[in-house]
Amino acid sequence: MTLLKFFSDFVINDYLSFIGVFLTLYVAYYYFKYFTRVNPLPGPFPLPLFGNLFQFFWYNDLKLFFINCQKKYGDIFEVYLGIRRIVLNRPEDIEKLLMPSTKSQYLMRFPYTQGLDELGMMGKGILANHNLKSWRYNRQFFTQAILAPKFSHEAIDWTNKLFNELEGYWNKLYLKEEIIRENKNVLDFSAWLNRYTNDMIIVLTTGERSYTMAGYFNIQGDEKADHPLPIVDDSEKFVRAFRKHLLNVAIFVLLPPFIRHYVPFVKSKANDLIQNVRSIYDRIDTIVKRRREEIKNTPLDKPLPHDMLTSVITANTPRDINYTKTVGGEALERPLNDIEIRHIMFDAFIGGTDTTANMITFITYYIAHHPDVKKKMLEEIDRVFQGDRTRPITESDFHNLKYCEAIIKEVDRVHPVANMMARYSQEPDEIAGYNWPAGTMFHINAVTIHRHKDHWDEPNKFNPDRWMVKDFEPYKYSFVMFGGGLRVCPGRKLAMIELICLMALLFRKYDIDLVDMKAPLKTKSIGITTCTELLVKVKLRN
Ligand code: HEM
Repeated sequence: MTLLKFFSDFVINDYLSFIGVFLTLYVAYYYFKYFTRVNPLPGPFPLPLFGNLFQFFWYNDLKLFFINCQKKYGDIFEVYLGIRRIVLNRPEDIEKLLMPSTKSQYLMRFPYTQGLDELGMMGKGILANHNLKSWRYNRQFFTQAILAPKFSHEAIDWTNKLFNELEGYWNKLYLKEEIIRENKNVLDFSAWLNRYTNDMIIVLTTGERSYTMAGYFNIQGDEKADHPLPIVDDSEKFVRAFRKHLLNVAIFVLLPPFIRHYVPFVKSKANDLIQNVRSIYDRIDTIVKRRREEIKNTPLDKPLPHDMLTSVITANTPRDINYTKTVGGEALERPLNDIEIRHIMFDAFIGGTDTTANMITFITYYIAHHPDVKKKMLEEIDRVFQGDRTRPITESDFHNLKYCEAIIKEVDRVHPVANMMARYSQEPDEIAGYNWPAGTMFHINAVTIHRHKDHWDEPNKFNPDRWMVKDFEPYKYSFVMFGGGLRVCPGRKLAMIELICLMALLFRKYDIDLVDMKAPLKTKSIGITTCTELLVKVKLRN
């Protein structure tokens, strides 16, 4: 009442003075906190409320922003994006963060983040889960499903089937003689491979087909794919919703809630993204329900499919052949519920699409720029397949393609797809020679770590042969393609299967040349680096 009376006597000038005093106090408080912070490190100077957002927007790319900060400020610096972030660029400094121990205090990737909660992601699934009990539980089932040998067989099987489908589209669009003669055999490799990995991860995780390659084919020319249009459109809608989520989720991590809730343009965008993610959840929920029904209607003595969804639904039920009694000493007697399953599926889609699609795109770019590497790779592929360019690839081929594996590692070393990883400390600790309180946010800058001069000979040289030297093993923390510790990527085996098999299937049969050899690789990066376009020309190999 008294407060109301106080404001009711205000005229416009009083309001302005009030706002002025409030802002001055806020700015004074902000800089008091800034100048009295623990371990002041070099880094770009932050602004109240926005932190270093303006410097970040200047580059509009996290990888470039961090590379430039490292050049300017050295191997350890700080940035303010949402919160204070300590960025580590020396392999030795990340050792404790990635130590594989259940006692590690670096099991959290993020603290509670209001933005991710608004998206319904906090405390759920695997990737962004800060609730360690629930993360362990989910991860256990995820790993069990994805590392099962039958799952790997399925992965190789589907790589072959979906590659045949991809070839069918390419044959019609780009490989006809007259098209090649007229130089029209040009395609966006990154867009096609993104659709491929998307269809792959969906069928492997849900056991249901998605038709995003068909959707892309349908918009390339007049001819339509054989699959019914409504199913294709449905897949398209789903993949577009996912893309939208991935491209914009940073708004919920890097922007302070105030900006998201009150700045008009940002607010409507944030609301739209929340609706978008809910539509994805609805879609996954429908798939989960359908599968539950199918499993219920399958007699106990009949085998079930080997996709991840079936595994996580049946885990800890009488249908589970690997019944797990404990995880970390805690009894596990209940099966996963629908929300847990939804987020496990969601994380598999997030983890398994863009990473693999971009990796194969970067590989293609690097191979095109290194004819000596291409020659050796083709020699290996031809040796393994004995010149047969059509038979399906097998698990034993996969194990014999060692030079292809070396190329993958070297491409990731010089151009990591996961350019940045995060860890949030739960206890005070010494890192990089400083004592930090609990609740410090660390970032591992894979881009600079992978080229650190103390650990790599000729770090800027693209040289897959370094991986072929007998007994070569890099210093553990100087190569973090899949991260490390207990939060290491659980999809790494699947990723290598997909990448090696795809390289073999693509390059044993096709010449894939860049349209513009002088153009740099077009990328954009936040936590992962994505290729925005890679135009290539395809034709059958001679
Ligand atoms: C080339 C392909 C891939 C790369 C480079 C990659 C890289 C990574 C990296 C660097 C991390 C963070 C690890 C850490 O913080 O220590 C990660 C986590 C994760 N990845 Fe992958 N990944 C790939 C493919 C996949 C695939 C195919 C899947 C699943 C289908 C997957 C699922 C996940 C999940 C669920 C996590 C979170 C793990 C956790 O928080 O416990 N990834 N990945």
